[in-house]
Amino acid sequence: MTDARDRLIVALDVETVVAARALVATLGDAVSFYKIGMELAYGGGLTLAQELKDSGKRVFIDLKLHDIGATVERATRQIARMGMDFLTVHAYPQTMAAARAGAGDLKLLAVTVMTSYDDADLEEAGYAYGVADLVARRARQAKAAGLDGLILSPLELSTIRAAVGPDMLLVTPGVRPAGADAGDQKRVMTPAQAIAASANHIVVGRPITRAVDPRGAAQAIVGEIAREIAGA
Ligand SMILES: O=C(O)c1cc(=O)[nH]c(=O)n1[C@@H]1O[C@H](COP(=O)(O)O)[C@@H](O)[C@H]1O
Repeated sequence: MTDARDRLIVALDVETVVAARALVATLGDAVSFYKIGMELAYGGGLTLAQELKDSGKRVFIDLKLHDIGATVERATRQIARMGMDFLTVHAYPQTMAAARAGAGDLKLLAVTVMTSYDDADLEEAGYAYGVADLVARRARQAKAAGLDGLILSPLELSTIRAAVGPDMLLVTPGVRPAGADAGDQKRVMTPAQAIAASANHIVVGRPITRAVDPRGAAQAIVGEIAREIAGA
């Protein structure tokens, strides 16, 4: 089991590589694992991803791939060549099978249902399932497709852990320290609650990156995780 610091993944959701580098410097050894998503990737973030790896950090590439199989397989192979730790793909069976074929040792995480969605959002988007049922269905399909883990909200962790077993990585955004602004997240819990509910990693962005003291905010979350692990 990784230590408390390695359980926190900081979402580097900033516009430029310059801003991201400044944030990484501020966070220093308080953070060991970063996520580079679409905003930063489209601003040169994949170069930074390599820099972060070279400096000993772990890196999660969050591009949420979803396309025809051939394109997903080849795009996944490109990310695998970069030697990154995690990549997200949407939890559609064709997409997951194609990504698996291209991934090699790269760990693949299936995005189940966005943490900014609730049942009404799924209905509006044309789905016949509510959040709990769709996450469960996609979790089963991801496991069958040989994916390494799932992105899901903290609310589904306990049920899905029981369904998929101990080996799948459960990685959860939608995490907010007590009293923090939820923003556009609809399915949230605190860091301690998410860890108690069996998250391998929690993903936190704005509560750290937009904090007056980002390093202090990250240290407080790592401390909360450490206390939860020690008490468990
Ligand atoms: O795939 C993700 O990382 C992701 C999936 C999801 O369902 N919800 C979600 O918020 N995320 C990402 O997790 C991060 C959460 O950021 P904050 O809401 O600022 O903590 C963002 O980078 C999102 O893109």
